[in-house]
Amino acid sequence: MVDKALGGAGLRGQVAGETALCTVGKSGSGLTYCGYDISELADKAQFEEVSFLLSRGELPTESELTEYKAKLKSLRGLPDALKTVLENIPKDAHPMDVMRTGCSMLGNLEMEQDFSEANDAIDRMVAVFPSIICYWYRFSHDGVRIDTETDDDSVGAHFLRLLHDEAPSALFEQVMNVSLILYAEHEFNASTFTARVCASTLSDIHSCVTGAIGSLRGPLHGGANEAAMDMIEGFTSADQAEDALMGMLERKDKIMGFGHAIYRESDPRNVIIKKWSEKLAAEVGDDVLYPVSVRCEEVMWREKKLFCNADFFHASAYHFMGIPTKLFTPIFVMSRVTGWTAHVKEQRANNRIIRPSADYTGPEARSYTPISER
Ligand SMILES: CC(=O)SCCNC(=O)CCNC(=O)[C@H](O)C(C)(C)COP(=O)(O)OP(=O)(O)OC[C@H]1O[C@@H](n2cnc3c(N)ncnc32)[C@H](O)[C@@H]1OP(=O)(O)O
Ligand SMILES: O=C([O-])CC(=O)C(=O)O
Repeated sequence: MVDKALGGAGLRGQVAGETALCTVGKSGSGLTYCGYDISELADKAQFEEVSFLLSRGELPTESELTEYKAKLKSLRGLPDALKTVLENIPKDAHPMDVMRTGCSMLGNLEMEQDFSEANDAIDRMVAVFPSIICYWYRFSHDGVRIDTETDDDSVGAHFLRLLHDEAPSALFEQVMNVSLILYAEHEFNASTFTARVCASTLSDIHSCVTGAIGSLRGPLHGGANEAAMDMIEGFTSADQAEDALMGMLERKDKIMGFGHAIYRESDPRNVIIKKWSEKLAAEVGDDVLYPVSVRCEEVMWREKKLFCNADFFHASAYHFMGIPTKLFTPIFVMSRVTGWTAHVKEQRANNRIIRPSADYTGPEARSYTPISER
């Protein structure tokens, strides 16, 4: 029997391995990457520093960062065969499926030859994922073949320029930077665990990331930022949002962007992205979506003691930056690829194939009935 008292269902509360990369909810709400507190990273760091930290184990020096960013810039181009694949994916495809296919195709074209060179494959994915999603999006929606080899200084600016065909404002670039930092790593969440299980078979890094993208796609995980947007977009005012939410709670609907498997008091990423969402609302002159979001947060806490997770205020923040809702979760991929791949390397460094057991609940042993007698 799965022991629910021990948190057995969904493996909740069970330690499934070790990591030196991240702590989640150690004091009910905290989050650290390699020992650094998320608030400090979001306040002071560039996403590229965090990406370097996760792949190399330490923050870069100034010259290391310059070199690393130059390397990422040089890796933004798409091979022709990958462009052809992207051009053949329909406009109404789910962008997470585009990411999954794009990553998988990259693995065909640039197969990881040797585990000791994993960082080259990782840097390539960090650099090229914005190119993959934007190339497909702009080709299928606007009919243009964009040049993805831009000179932008950051991953966030690269993404926004490809999407909007112009350099982002300093504020938008800053919010993208913070967002990418917040989403980069989160211990043994479902998609990272997927990547580690795949890595434990000694599979290649593109297979690990392709599987992880599939896990992140679901609305109980990364897909919640899009689902939250769909919900708040339907509300016309804070009061109407409250009425609608009360009805949803009465019907026992799941409210996307709330709750967490590990945090019990709050998600430390929420207070950070909420602040930026508020700034963006002022910048774009919003007087509906942000107040609606705040009211949802108040109602959910008052009624259910459920708090916003990282996804909830990301929805309004991304919307204010003119990002189409269906591209929200691919941004999560552009960031989390750094965490996934750090875990792949960690798994490989101390590997045993991950293979738990199951309690059998099926029929007793019985003999085979020939098909003519069934
Ligand atoms: C970046 C991320 O991936 S963050 C997570 C993004 N996902 C979402 O926002 C989806 C909405 N949230 C959820 O579905 C859940 O809170 C999860 C999947 C994140 C965590 O699931 P669990 O660990 O099973 O949640 P937990 O054990 O805390 O649930 C306790 C109770 O609160 C309820 N609950 C939890 N979250 C919600 C919610 N968002 N809306 C309504 N009820 C909820 C559960 O149904 C459960 O009720 P029950 O005891 O009557 O069954
Ligand atoms: O940790 C989790 O279960 C989900 C989450 O917040 C994340 O992956 O960022």
